[in-house]
Amino acid sequence: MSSHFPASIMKTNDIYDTKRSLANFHPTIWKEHFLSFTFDDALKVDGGMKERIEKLKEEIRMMVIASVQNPLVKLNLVDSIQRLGVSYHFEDEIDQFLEHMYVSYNNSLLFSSNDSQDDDLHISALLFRLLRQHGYRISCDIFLKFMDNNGKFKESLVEDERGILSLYEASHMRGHGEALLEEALEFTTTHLKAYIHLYSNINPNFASEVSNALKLPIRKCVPRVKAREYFEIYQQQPSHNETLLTFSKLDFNILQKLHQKEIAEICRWWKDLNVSTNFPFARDRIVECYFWILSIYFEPYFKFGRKILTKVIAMTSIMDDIYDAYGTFEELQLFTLAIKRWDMSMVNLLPQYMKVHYTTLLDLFEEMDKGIVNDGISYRSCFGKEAMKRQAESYFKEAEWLNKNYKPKYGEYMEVALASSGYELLSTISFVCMGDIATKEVFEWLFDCPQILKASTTISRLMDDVVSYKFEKEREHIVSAVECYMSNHGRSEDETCAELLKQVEDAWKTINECCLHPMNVPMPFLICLLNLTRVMALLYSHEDGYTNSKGRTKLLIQSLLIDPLHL
Ligand SMILES: CC(C)=CCC/C(C)=C/CC/C(C)=C/COP(=O)(O)OP(=O)(O)O
Repeated sequence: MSSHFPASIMKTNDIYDTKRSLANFHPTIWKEHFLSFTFDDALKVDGGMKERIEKLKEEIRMMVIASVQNPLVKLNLVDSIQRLGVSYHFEDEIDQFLEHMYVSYNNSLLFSSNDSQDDDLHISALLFRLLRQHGYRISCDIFLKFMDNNGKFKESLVEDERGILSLYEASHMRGHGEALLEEALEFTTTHLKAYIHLYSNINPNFASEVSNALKLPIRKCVPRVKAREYFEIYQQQPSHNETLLTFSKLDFNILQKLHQKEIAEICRWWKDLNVSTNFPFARDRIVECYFWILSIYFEPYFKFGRKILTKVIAMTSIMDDIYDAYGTFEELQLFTLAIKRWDMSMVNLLPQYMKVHYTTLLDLFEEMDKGIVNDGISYRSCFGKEAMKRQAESYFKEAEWLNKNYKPKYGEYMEVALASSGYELLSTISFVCMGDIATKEVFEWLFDCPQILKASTTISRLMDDVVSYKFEKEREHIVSAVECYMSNHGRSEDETCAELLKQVEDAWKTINECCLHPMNVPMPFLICLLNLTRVMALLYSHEDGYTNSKGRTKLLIQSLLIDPLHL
């Protein structure tokens, strides 16, 4: 848990003559960029363009459903479709194909002993990864044929660079206790690092593919970001499919325009909120918030969800800055009470800056209710509000600790810090906006804190605390997982960070296991939780890329929301 306030925090007197902390967060880097976005007419989707896209799409669909003598060859096509970010157009076709592959594999119909593909590490690893990604419980014993009698991968595999890379990606699908996949991860990581040096001159395209994979494997990376990265790689591959490449580029650019329009609308709302005047102490990060939410769902049909969720995360970000530093303890008591009551008349109890926040928050939930009311389902809205109340309560608990100068034990800290991570709230609101597949049972399941949610919140909290601690240990800040763990277990900072990051790795295994059949809720909800986790892995791997968004985060945003792909 971090407040990003330096030791030299400025103390200021406001109208209540109260000492408050003001942060030195950098201002927004986007200013009015998205407000004044001019849409490039050259990218306009006219009737002719629509027809062309439909034709390309149909061609790809036919490729996916065409019967071929050896279905294993189709795996590469399906993988590319997914990695280029267009699989949402062919979901049924891909599902059917993979189900067929799973049944055939289990009936030993895919690999025969005299078939050269039996020894093809790339094909085996790809089959394994694609099936697990779709929830099939394919055993990791598929890789036994590539191991020697000592349980090690055969050294001769090192010559098969593509196979090694595929095995590396497959190993990230591992669950608890899958020693073979742990071994695969170690073996492939070592060799991939060596390939980067080996190939940087003779095959720079492959070297950069490897380097991207080592930074973030497919399983842990936000699909949209991976897609943007993969375009560069895929188009350089001599074997690439031109129809698929063109279709995917057009689709990317069309979605980018849609996203630009959405963000322009959200930025107008943010501008009206007048953050720099009403909340000068808070992070001004609306574009980063949209990027966060775009990573959860990017498809056109989640437009409403993106709008609401972006506003929710932005309001929560201001709330975090109020609870972490700016609000006095007495104000926080009132604010928490007001949120728990959820009643506009409570606004009179609050100081001016909280009044603005509170009314905007209640208005926002009304906007959400209006958007879902057509579905005639009110329970979703109740779960949404309940999640926001819990968020405020957990923030308040932390403020209480700070107020009493109380240092919780690691377990006690984590119980509250998992809730304050905001991921229970974000997952609830994202489900609220997913339409009527979000039944009451789905929310009951979510509110029962299922394993996958616990794993996702653990990853968020620990990644946040580990990176924030490294950068802020010299500064005044409230208690964090790192401090609690160090003092409870008598460990050094390095040992603690290593232990906490091991807990992060274990949580990923839990997520992988929870995404296998039989599932407690339909796959789209699990994907949503998976994507929420992926944003953390992306933004918080080396620093807090949300708060300090001038570096890599800016480039990521630019690549998804500003630069179109060249056709
Ligand atoms: C990183 C995280 C837990 C995100 C959850 C999603 C969420 C609600 C994001 C809004 C912005 C926010 C509070 C970021 C964390 O800041 P911080 O590092 O100051 O949060 P803290 O005070 O809870 O540690």
